[in-house]
Amino acid sequence: MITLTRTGAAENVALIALNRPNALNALCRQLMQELSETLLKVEHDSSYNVIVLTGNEKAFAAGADIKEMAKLEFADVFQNDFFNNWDTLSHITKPVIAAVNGFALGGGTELALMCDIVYAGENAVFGQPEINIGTIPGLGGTQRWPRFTNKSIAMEICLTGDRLTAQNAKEVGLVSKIFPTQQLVSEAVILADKIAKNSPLIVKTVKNSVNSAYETSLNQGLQIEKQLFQSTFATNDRKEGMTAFAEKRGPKWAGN
Ligand SMILES: CCCCCCC/C=C/C(=O)SCCNC(=O)CCNC(=O)[C@H](O)C(C)(C)COP(=O)(O)OP(=O)(O)OC[C@H]1O[C@@H](n2cnc3c(N)ncnc32)[C@H](O)[C@@H]1OP(=O)(O)O
Repeated sequence: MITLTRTGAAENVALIALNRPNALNALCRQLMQELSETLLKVEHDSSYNVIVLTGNEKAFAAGADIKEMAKLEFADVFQNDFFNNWDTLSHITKPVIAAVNGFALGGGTELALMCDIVYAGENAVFGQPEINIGTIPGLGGTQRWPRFTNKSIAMEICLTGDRLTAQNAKEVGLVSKIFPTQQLVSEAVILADKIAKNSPLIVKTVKNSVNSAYETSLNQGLQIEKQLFQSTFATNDRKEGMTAFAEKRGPKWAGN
């Protein structure tokens, strides 16, 4: 239910595609288990620098599998931890770019919210329709939307289940760029290549620092940024980057 393809100019981009087309990539247990395993494999393989997460042209993911969830009782989801591993994506330290075409509803939107950068195809449709089926977002929607946008918009999205077009999603701050559907994945790979040209060590540090803005006060965040900035001076890649600039040549990253 997941495909992993090595791509990019330097073959260091992992293109991970959700591949359950008959159910519009609905997030069932098996798909999420395979996604989690694939993400961890890429995370621990130093030959990959950046991840692009996509679906197909009709659907990124139409949400958690409603037919699978319909059978569950409270004990299944609470005691048996049915959704164990579903948030692996939010713990990945390499940059993750979502390339979203088609439906990204419920858990599909929440996967996009976990990514670092979201590119959308012109036909992308986002939304949190959980309220329409008697539940609430459970993969971070009620927590991440208010951090991406404002309370009024977050409430409207989660309380109505209304859909957002790619343009709406860009206006509320979820999506950074919109592309024609068929161009989307290659544009995401171009972006991944640009990021992958930098030192993986420093890229990881930037991601860590930006993400801390979502967890801390401004003063705490500035303190974290200062410490991380100082820590780059303990790396060979920082020395190499600055020396290469002064010597008017491209840097050669050692990754330490
Ligand atoms: C601690 C961790 C907790 C994790 C909790 C996660 C919380 C997340 C909750 C959710 O995501 S709830 C689900 C939210 N999503 C939806 O409500 C969307 C449901 N789908 C639709 O409304 C429609 O399918 C569509 C997306 C508008 C597309 O409509 P269209 O008419 O184009 O196609 P369909 O014929 O409806 O679909 C084709 C095929 O796919 C199946 N399918 C679609 N979505 C789902 C789904 N979410 N779950 C299961 N199956 C889905 C659909 O049933 C069709 O299959 P068949 O009937 O043809 O076999």
